[in-house]
Order: sequence, then C-alpha cells, then structure tokens
Amino acid sequence: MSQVVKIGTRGSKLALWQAYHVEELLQKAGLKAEIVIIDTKGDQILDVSIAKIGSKGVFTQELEDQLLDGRIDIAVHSAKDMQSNLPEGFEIIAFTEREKENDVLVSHDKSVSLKKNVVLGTSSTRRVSTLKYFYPHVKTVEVRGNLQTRIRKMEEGLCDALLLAYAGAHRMEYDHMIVAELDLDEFTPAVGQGSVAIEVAEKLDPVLKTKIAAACNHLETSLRLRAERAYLRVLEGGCSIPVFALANLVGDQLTLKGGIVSLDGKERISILVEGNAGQPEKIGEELADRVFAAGGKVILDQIKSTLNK
Ligand SMILES: NCc1[nH]cc(CCC(=O)O)c1CC(=O)O
Repeated sequence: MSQVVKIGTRGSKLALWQAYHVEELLQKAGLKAEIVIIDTKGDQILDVSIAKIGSKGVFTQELEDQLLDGRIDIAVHSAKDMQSNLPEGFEIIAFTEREKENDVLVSHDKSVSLKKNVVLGTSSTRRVSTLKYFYPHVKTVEVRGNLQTRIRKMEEGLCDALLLAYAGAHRMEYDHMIVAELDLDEFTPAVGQGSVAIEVAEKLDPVLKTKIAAACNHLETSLRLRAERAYLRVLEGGCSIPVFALANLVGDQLTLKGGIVSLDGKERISILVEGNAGQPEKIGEELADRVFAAGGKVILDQIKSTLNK
C-alpha cells in the first residue's frame, strides 16, 4: 500500500490550478496525491481590503490548522501570499519553477496604455504606489475577489483594465486579454511572484518531506526566492506592504534588485545588490541594510503606522 499525499488548497480557481500543478509534479515522481479544499478568511471577507484585514496569514491560517491536525500533508499557496516569517512549527519545503514574474495589464480594450488617462483596477498597495510614482495621471480603483470576479467587475465598467500578475492571468487563461507586459524595473514584482510554495508541518515524516521536495522543488527558483524572502523578512512585510524584490541567477551569482515605495508614491528606493548564490539569505539581508540606509526605514515606518490605523 502506498501513501497518498493530501494536498490542501483554497477553493479559488487559481488556487486549484496551483494544487493540480503540484499534484501533477508529485504524480510524475511516482507519488499518489489527492486534493482537499479548505476555505480561508481571505476568501470569505471580500469587502475589506487585504491591507486592512491584516496581512498575517489571511490566506494561510486555516490551511496551517489542517496541516497540524494531519488532515492534509502539504499546503499549496502562491509563494507571494506566504508570510516571510512562518508561524512556529511550519516550513516551506519546495518552490515550484517560477512563471514569468511580470505584472500585466488585462483588458478587452487593446488600446489601454499607461500613457493614457486610464482607470486601473488593483488591490495591491505595491501596484497603486508604483503607479503614483511613475504614472501619476493614472487612476486606480480597488478591486477584490478572485480573478474571475475582478474580470466581471471590469466588464461591468468599474475600470478600463486590471493590473495583475502575469502568472495568475496566464494560469486562468486570460492571455488573449493581456494588452501590456509591464517593465520589471518600474513594476518590480512582489517577492515570490510567479512561483508556488509547498508548506508542511515540521513534524511531517522526513522521508515524505524529502520525496515531495525532490518532486516539486525547482533549484534556481528556490535560490531566487530565498534571497527575496530574506529581504522581506527583515522588513517584516507581508503582501500588504509596497515592497518589491526580484532575484536572478547569473552563473553562480545572484543579483537582487528591490526596494520600497511610499504609499503616496512620492518616494521610491530601488537598489541592486549581488553575491554568491550559495548564500541567498545574506544577499537579501544586504539589500535590506542598503535600502534602510538609503531612507527605506523611514518610509517603512510611515507605511506601517498608516496601515495599522
Ligand atoms: N495577490 C493575489 C495573488 N496571489 C497570487 C497571484 C497570482 C500568482 C502569482 O503572482 O504568483 C495573485 C493575483 C495577482 O497578484 O494578480
């Protein structure tokens, strides 16, 4: 009798896509798997912005409860939605191969452009603040809910286009509606954007952990995300803080470009550091030091006090 890996996931279409993706990776490696759908607070509360619910684990806590109970063996999340500091007793054992990490504009109207006076739907503080900094004439409107709901709201006239992660738009098969792929130097993505993380309870059987990691972890992606997440960890930021970072592997070196933008879009710091890929966390921590020294600490404290009001 061989063991069946129980994959816990949220029930949104994007979450399910990611869970099926992981199921497929496990099956290719000869492991049996099944999917268990779990509702989270982040899915239930649709009328309050994520920034206000509080970033700490809105999409992850219910899954973590089930990991502890053993009702599921692994929890699958967008890596981007994972807190930089996991609660005690949990760990990430794999990051799947990263999808293209850019943000994109999604619309039925091919003429939409950041150069025009458009209204964009988004609920990310990073995207709103970045628009204020580079494209202050562009207006934004908050749009929450899963991607299907957001598209519907756009079609009802709420906005001209949505500002989304390529990864999500692509997975939901909205490629035909992608009207622009945004510049990585302007819209540097959120930490982890485009990869799927596999979280387990530390107490899970170590042999099973090793098998799952071997089946799902993509080495280059994990080095990149470890550097990005180390940066985020120093800032104690969740997905609600407008920070960004993107690592790339060049030979045995990791480059890491990242920074922070103030909520009003008046100040933006972006710095490039690099170092040996053997120690990704060190590079992330160095970026944090450099960003703080360049004025990022003041910006971060302002953001935290604004969001906690
Ligand atoms: N913030 C929500 C979220 N979490 C993960 C994705 C898409 C997949 C990814 O970015 O890895 C999205 C949608 C978006 O930001 O447009």
